[in-house]
Amino acid sequence: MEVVIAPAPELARIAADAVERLLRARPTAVLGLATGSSPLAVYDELVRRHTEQGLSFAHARAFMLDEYVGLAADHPERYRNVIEKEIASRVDFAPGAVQGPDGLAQDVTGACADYERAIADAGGVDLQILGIGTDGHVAFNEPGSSLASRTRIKTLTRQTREDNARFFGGDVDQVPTHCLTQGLATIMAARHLVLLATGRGKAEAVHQLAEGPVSAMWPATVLQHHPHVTVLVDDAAASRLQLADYYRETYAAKPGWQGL
Ligand SMILES: N[C@@H]1[C@@H](O)[C@H](O)[C@@H](COP(=O)(O)O)O[C@@H]1O
Repeated sequence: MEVVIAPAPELARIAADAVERLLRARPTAVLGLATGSSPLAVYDELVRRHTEQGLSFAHARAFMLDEYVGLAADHPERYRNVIEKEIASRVDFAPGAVQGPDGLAQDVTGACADYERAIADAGGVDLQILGIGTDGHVAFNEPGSSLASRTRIKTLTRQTREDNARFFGGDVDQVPTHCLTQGLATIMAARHLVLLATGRGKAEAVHQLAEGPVSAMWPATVLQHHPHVTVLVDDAAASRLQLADYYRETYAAKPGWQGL
């Protein structure tokens, strides 16, 4: 696991560099897209490179991490609509190239299995962008999630619903109680994981992720078993890291050609 500590705007550039390097080398790459506020600056930077420098997504595909259950098709906080607004509609993905779990499916189990199959049929995710919840969840894999889980329905914790109430006018009762989410094993199958976290509120989760014991109580700790993880954090999110100085020195001495 590589931990990079830098100011937030630089983190977005570093993540965008990884996406750009991948797309230029393999235009048919499969991206994994996350919602939440953490990746927004990355999406803005990718849109800028698309507009100003011709970075193209025309032959790429993308899979979303998760979706609320039961939000109407036109609800602005439905993750499918959020991803459309924040990135998909702002670059040149082909129609149908961005997919997400179907939070309105009648057959939930079938929809989850279909989603797993769609990811596998696309050849798997090359680069997965991730955020992290204050309780250490990734996608919507809440504490207690099986480290071997696949796409399924989950119940959101009170903490996550309170954290996300800001997107629902501050009213926690408007936040859905259930979601469909890629499982931890689904996420672990992606070839490169790029996780972004900023702000002091994420400091404990980031410490557990990088330095805690692997445990379902902090689901993101499963990433310690992945061979290619990049954790991009600002000073505040890094404030509880025991090895922060080592991570800083390592990144400062890293040759530029190495990439992430
Ligand atoms: N399902 C999403 C996660 O994918 C995201 O990582 C997390 C953190 O969000 P933020 O980046 O807004 O802090 O929020 C939600 O729960």
